Amino acid sequence: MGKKRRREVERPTIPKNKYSENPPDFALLASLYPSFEPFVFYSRDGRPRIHWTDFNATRELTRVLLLHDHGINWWIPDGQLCPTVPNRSNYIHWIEDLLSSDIISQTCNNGDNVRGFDIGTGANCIYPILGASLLGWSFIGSDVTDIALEWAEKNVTNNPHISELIEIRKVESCPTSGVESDNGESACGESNLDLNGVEEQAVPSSSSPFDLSIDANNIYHGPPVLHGVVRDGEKFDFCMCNPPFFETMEEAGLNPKTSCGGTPKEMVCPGGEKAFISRIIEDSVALKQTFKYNPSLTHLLPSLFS
Ligand SMILES: C[S@@+](CC[C@H](N)C(=O)[O-])C[C@H]1O[C@@H](n2cnc3c(N)ncnc32)[C@H](O)[C@@H]1O
Repeated sequence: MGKKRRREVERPTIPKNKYSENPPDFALLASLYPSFEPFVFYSRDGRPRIHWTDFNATRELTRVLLLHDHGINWWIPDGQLCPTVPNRSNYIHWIEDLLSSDIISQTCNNGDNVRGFDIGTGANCIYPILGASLLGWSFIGSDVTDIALEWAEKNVTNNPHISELIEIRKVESCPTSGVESDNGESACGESNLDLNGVEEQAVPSSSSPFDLSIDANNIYHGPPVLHGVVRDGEKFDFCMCNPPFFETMEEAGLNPKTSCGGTPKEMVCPGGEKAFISRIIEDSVALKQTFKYNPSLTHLLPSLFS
């Protein structure tokens, strides 16, 4: 598959997404934003392009797109995971469609204000920013790393027009008020992961209530995900997640065709996304009425239920 074809495949598919029919116009953005201009070059067919392997180029594209299309002031430090705005917008519109469909029962009524929980919001805080900016949704964005929490907070406070809608919440490795799950485990009791993705001492956990086929190596042993992070009585229309995908950084193999950053702390958890999403499912069952809907990004949906 050639380069041109690959980028076409990546084009967002949800019609509400403004980029589905009108992908970002690099020439226009370069003419309007001098900081973006040096990253744009013209291929033989005369099309404006950027080098997707240049982190500075992809970060600057995200910065100017958020500014141009959303009036958002945004930045992330070198190497942090850099989101593509068109694709991340797709996820938000997909949830919008699901919430307004018959698939979701209208049981959790927060009035007009849709409230979401973004697990692992990252330094980029992209989903709360897009959800608040595009649709006026309010969000809790959680994360575990200091750098993510610091920059997510900056990306919120630098945008007073949406800052009231977004709260950034630190996930404590072991909250002092750890609640017990239905199976009697502390919400953090089994956590033995140092945040470099190194499992210090694997302690087998009990199996999932869904009887997911997860062997001992695929059980999530990290910090709390929902249970122990969501507070008593809180209600959300949905929770969402772009999980740490990979079991190791080698597996991540960072696509040589793009450079969107991503540190081990952002990308890796023992058991990979299967283990992480399984924990989200377990926590959601334990928290019962807290969430109306729990969509998560995954490319492993069949294996989750195999
Ligand atoms: C793949 S990144 C996603 C970042 C951002 N949401 C995005 O889509 O670009 C995964 C994030 O999950 C965070 N994370 C890992 N374990 C977590 C946990 N138990 N609770 C909350 N966040 C966690 C990581 O620090 C990282 O920022």
